[in-house]
Amino acid sequence: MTVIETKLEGCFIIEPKVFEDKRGYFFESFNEKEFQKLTGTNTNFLQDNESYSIRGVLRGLHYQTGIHAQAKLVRVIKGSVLDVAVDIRKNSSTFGQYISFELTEDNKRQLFVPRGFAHGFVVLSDTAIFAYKCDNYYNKESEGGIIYNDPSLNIDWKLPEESLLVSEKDVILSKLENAKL
Ligand SMILES: Cc1cn([C@H]2C[C@H](O)[C@@H](COP(=O)(O)OP(=O)(O)O[C@H]3O[C@@H](C)C(=O)[C@@H](O)[C@H]3O)O2)c(=O)[nH]c1=O
Repeated sequence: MTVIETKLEGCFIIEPKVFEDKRGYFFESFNEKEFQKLTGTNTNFLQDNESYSIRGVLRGLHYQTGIHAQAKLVRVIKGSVLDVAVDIRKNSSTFGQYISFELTEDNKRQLFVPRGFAHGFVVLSDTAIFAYKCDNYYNKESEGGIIYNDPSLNIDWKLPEESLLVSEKDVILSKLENAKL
């Protein structure tokens, strides 16, 4: 596996080593020892999640607060998404900046999003299966979020606004300036 640093400290792109042969392919989607050695993190993943969405579905931008904060290791099993992480660490020199990467079933790239970030994605393919590991359990009471079209973030979601499908919960999220970790 290869680890590529991003412009936001603590966020990494991970490229697994894929073995292809006439049967198909094989890759290690997670190897704790390698992951910890190459990223220099001590992340202990506790929960795995999977979601299925159709084109234009935008989930995010989400985080959990306080002791329930989560780091996530995200990837796409089927289809393609634009994945976004926003630095909401108040003491960070890159506070309010975001990164976005296309994660697809073909490139098999993963994004590691540390605690202190809001995370979201939009589906670019007809359908997508999205999978991720979290280092803390889901806690409904600690859910926080930032509205996907916050003008101060000005995220380019790559799809026309009118084609986006956003949940009732996400469409009423507030702005970055109200984010509380
Ligand atoms: C995230 C989550 C949701 N749920 C439940 C709550 C709800 O009834 C249903 C759907 O939840 P949501 O609408 O919040 O699902 P979704 O919008 O897919 O939420 C996810 O979005 C992406 C961008 C993330 O970064 C994730 O951490 C998570 O927040 O699933 C769990 O039981 N466990 C979980 O870990």
